[in-house]
Amino acid sequence: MKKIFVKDYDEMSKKGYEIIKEVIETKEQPVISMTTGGSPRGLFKLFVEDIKNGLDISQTTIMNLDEYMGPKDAPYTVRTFMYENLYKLVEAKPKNIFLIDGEAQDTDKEIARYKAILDQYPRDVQLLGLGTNGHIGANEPGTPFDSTIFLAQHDESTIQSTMREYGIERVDAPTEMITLGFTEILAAEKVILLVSGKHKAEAVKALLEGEITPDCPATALRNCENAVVIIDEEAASLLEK
Ligand SMILES: O=P(O)(O)OC[C@H]1O[C@](O)(CO)[C@@H](O)[C@@H]1O
Repeated sequence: MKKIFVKDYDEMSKKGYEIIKEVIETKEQPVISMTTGGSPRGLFKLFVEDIKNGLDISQTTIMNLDEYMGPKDAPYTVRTFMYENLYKLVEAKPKNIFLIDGEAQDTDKEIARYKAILDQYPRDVQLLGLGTNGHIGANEPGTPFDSTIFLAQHDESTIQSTMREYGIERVDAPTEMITLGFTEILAAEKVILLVSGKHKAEAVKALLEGEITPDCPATALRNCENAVVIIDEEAASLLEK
């Protein structure tokens, strides 16, 4: 895993976006799998600006890493995030948009449907954020490193993070997600992990200095040549100098 240390959130967003932009500009049929949450918001802003300024996404496939189970249009869903932070803001249309259906009644069927899409569209980039408990996607602590797309139950700390991020009550907070497993995440040609802020410092320490273990899911990336973690100063503040 390559490590890039940056000053702050803005620099992290810029560095992460540069990698995605290069892929979009150089690949004939780029496939980008996005994440949502606070970490990638700045990167999405840069992406939107560039599309408005003429970046061609007509051959790009954009898909997502995971989706909360519940009403599609709830404020916290991946679908809502993608429309609010990208699809509604630009006129240009990507070649394909793929999203997991969080309203699916038959989750096995939905998993099979999305798995077929994953098989057909190998990812050039997988973007990730880091949970305060070290999760990536909804691969929470304890998930085996050979996981494949599955219906995951959130840890309480993840539920609390979602409540804070979207200002919702416990009763309205989603508790389950369909998520890509480590297998599909690591199959991407490039895996980019964005990490910013003091609240991520413990997780960064475990990621870079702790044991490689499912107890800290992101450590699955540590021996991967295709992974890059972009860390700002606050998130790096607990690392041994
Ligand atoms: O980017 P944030 O909001 O800090 O969240 C980190 C991770 O936790 C989640 O918000 C919830 O699991 C993920 O979407 C994200 O990758």
